Amino acid sequence: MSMLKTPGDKYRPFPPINLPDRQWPSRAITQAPRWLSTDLRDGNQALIDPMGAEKKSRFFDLLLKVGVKEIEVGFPASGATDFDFISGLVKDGRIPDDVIVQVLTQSRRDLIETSFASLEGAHSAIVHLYNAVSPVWRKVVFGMDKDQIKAIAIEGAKVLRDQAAKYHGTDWRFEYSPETFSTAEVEYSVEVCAAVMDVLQPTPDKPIIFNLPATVECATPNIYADQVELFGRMIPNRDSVVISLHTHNDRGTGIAACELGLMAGGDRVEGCLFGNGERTGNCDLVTVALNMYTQGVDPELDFSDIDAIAKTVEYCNQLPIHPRHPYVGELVYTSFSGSHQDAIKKGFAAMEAKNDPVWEMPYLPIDPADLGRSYEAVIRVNSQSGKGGFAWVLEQDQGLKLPKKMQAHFSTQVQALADELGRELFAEDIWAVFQRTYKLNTPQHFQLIDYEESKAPDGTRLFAGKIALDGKEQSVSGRGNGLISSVVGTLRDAFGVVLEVKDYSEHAMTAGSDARAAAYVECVGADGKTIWGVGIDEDVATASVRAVLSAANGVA
Ligand SMILES: CC(=O)SCCNC(=O)CCNC(=O)[C@H](O)C(C)(C)COP(=O)(O)OP(=O)(O)OC[C@H]1O[C@@H](n2cnc3c(N)ncnc32)[C@H](O)[C@@H]1OP(=O)(O)O
Ligand SMILES: CC(C)C(=O)C(=O)O
Ligand SMILES: [Mg+2]
Repeated sequence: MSMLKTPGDKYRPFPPINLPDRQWPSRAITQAPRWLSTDLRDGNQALIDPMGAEKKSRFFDLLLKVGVKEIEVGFPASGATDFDFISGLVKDGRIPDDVIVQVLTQSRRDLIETSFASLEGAHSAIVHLYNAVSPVWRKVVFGMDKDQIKAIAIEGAKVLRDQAAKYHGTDWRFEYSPETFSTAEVEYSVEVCAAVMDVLQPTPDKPIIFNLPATVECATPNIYADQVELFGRMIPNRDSVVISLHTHNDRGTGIAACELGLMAGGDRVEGCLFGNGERTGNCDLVTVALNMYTQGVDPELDFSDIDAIAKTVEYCNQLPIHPRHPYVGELVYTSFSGSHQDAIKKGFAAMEAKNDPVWEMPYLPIDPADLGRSYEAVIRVNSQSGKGGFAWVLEQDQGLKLPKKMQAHFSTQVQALADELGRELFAEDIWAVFQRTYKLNTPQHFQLIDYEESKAPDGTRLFAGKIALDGKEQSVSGRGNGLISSVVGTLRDAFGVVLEVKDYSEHAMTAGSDARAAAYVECVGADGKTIWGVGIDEDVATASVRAVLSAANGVA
């Protein structure tokens, strides 16, 4: 079967929510929510090979390091792997005092009892109960009406209450998810949650968590926000309720839905690092947190070594992270295209020049350094690149800051090589073509061996030195108004090379006592053509002599 010409015959649009006085569109996210990682449960249940104890353990330690304070550690009734891992965390005292673990269970007595047993001895824990409430699940999965579905939730809540009384040494907290909330009638979800609340009797000091899952994302994110705002308005005893958001990404808008849900009154966010999870994944906690960070809001999670975090997550999940994944992908701080490179290079120069830390950087919404990424990969060069690209690479790699006009000259060489090779040009490719273009490789046609500069009584400069011509050393000298013109005079008088210097610049390449300098000369030869020369030396005057010889080598 192929795509239908009339998809409306098969698929129905999700109806809008009637909430004309919705408030969320005018709100902003101004503080971090409570974060719950469900990597070890919702993420884990979606893996090809679920994590064993070693991987779960590594992931748990990673989450502690990131600063996650609520961690869903598994589904104890799923089997021994989860049960033993969870009870091991408790028995081995691995749960810090400021961290609370959570477990998930269906609303079935035996599964709930197993869940409590796994947590025996914990100082505190959240037991998370769920059952699906939406029309399709009621009809297709359970074959039950609304009252029967509500009864499943009530029965489960009663078992939670009784088990909590049995294991009285633990500070038990409860979470209830009307699973498939986003495709259910909000009024009905509220009715079921209110019935659960009647059993569990939450208080403002000991609130219940109502987690509102977009189990399968079926609508635009504004609809989820409407549903969350409506739920928050209708649920009784709002001050005894924590509204938790749990979005999936079937339409690719799981993060957007979560963010709009926060604006609509969500207090807490459930998700996975880098968005692992069923089908297209859970809400990506890293992206939501860093989106906040780029708005100046402290997310209270630490992603300062994001590559190390990604490495552990990839190892545990045995799934790669896409190179264009927000904030973490290998390529997300890299620009290949000329106009982006130009803007970024100017952006970095402007940041260096100004006296405040406010990030004003074209094309980079976040400073990669904040996440432990280097600036090295910010600009990479291929056939789509421009002057800013190779100039950046030469500056980062060799410490050379080419004058603008020289960049234009060198650009044709780089472009030709990129077109010829049909691949990215690495720093060593660019350096090799630079050395070749400006005759920096030895042996050179004209090669400086040694020189001395002195001042004549009439104020002119005298250059006296040894220059090898194709390997044969010659003593030469010449006069001029300055060192450069005396070298130009020497070349003319000794070798018949005619050069007129149009422009000159120099800069220090590295700081410190072993600093080197680079000098650039723009010359015109006897035929009227422009020739550029480059000199690099520990001594800036010698660098300028080398630059003139480099131009002469370009003529020869
Ligand atoms: C949206 C989510 O992510 S929900 C979480 C999903 N995660 C998992 O399922 C991972 C762990 N699960 C498991 O290991 C297994 O499913 C177990 C061990 C929990 C249960 O396994 P089984 O007893 O073999 O049954 P299974 O999961 O297929 O359950 C199906 C039965 O439970 C019922 N059921 C499903 N969900 C629930 C629920 N939340 N509450 C009560 N009953 C439920 C179904 O209607 C079905 O009943 P039926 O047999 O009368 O038709
Ligand atoms: C169990 C619930 C919270 C869930 O994972 C979902 O509905 O996506
Ligand atoms: Mg889920």
